[in-house]
Amino acid sequence: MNSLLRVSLDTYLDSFHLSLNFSAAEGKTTVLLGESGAGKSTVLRLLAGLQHPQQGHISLDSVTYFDNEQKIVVPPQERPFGYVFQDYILFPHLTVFENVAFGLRAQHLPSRLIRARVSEALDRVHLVGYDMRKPAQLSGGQQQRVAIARALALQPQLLLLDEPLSALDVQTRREVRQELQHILAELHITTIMVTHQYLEALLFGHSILVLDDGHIIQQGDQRDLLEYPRSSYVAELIGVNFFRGRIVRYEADGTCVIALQNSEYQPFEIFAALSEQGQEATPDIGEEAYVVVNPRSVTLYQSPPDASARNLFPGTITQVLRLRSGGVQSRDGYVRVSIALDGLGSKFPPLTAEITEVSATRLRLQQQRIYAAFKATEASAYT
Ligand SMILES: Nc1ncnc2c1ncn2[C@@H]1O[C@H](COP(=O)(O)OP(=O)(O)OP(=O)(O)O)[C@@H](O)[C@H]1O
Repeated sequence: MNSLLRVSLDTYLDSFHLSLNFSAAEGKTTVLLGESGAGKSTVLRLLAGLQHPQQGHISLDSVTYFDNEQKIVVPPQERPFGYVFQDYILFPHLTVFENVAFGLRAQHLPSRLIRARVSEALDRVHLVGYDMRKPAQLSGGQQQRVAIARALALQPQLLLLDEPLSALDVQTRREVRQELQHILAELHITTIMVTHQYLEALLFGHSILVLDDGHIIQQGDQRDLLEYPRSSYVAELIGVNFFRGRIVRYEADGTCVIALQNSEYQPFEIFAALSEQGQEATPDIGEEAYVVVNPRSVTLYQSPPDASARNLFPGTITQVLRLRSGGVQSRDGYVRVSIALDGLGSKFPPLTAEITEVSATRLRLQQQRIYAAFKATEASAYT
């Protein structure tokens, strides 16, 4: 069965322009990742049929639900899509059973069938035996699972999850994240999940679409995102330094030299090693290229070092932050230093270095002039 979701949307909401195409694989989770206002919820609303695009096409499993040229507009209640809203509000006065049965009652199904469907849905979200509880007697994670069961009871072919973890506190979020991963893995239902948390995108997304200002700026799997960010937005989420420029030459040892665009005075050149990114051929001179540098690969000096590092940039420290654990990697004992590099305009984010407390103490960091260096071999370039 070819159960591919195909989506093409082009529409204006006042001055906001949403324009994108994507397809989502059967039984997998496709994540829409983007910051607030990127257009993520709008995409879900357009898929669900709560709004219609000016132009576009939405089909699943060879059935078309929207196509402006063919004048097909299937109303929301006739789309086999389950929508779990951001705040998944449950009816507080109704039991879990009645909350899950709500959409089925609206379809006037016989009560025997309703009971069977509700039991099955509660089973799929591991909430057997909770039928008679009221939402107030459930944890945040359990309430969220009831909301998913409510969508599943309608036997959807597509599940739309809008920030499913956002209503939970940080501690609960961690536990529920795992639970939801298990549930989705067992469901094998084509799912579109919206989030602004990159960690969730990495955990849930078989495929991740990065949305910015109504457009997809990157599409790929976890590895693509982590190793080859293509926007400063993704690079910032991952916590790496990011440069975009054009290849201007290759050195005799193969080092790739990339000149940044729009720097205040040209040339601002970065020396980098071409990553192995499955490139069939060495990229041509003039091609657009991206460079990432891990903040821990950046070394700081109070005066120009004797050794001639090819990437050596003077700048001014703009921020010093002592890191604590709790992130993706252990950061205890590290200090994050932001440096505005000379010659790069204010449009460029500062270079970030992560150095040990010991080095920070030795350098007596404050708002001061500093030299930042990183090896060409620590700068990964890709096109
Ligand atoms: N009905 C509408 N009319 C006009 N503008 C709209 C409408 N709906 C959304 N927008 C605009 O579209 C843009 C995208 O909104 P959307 O809610 O889809 O973003 P989002 O990525 O889901 O953000 P969030 O994470 O904050 O929910 C915003 O600039 C918003 O103001």
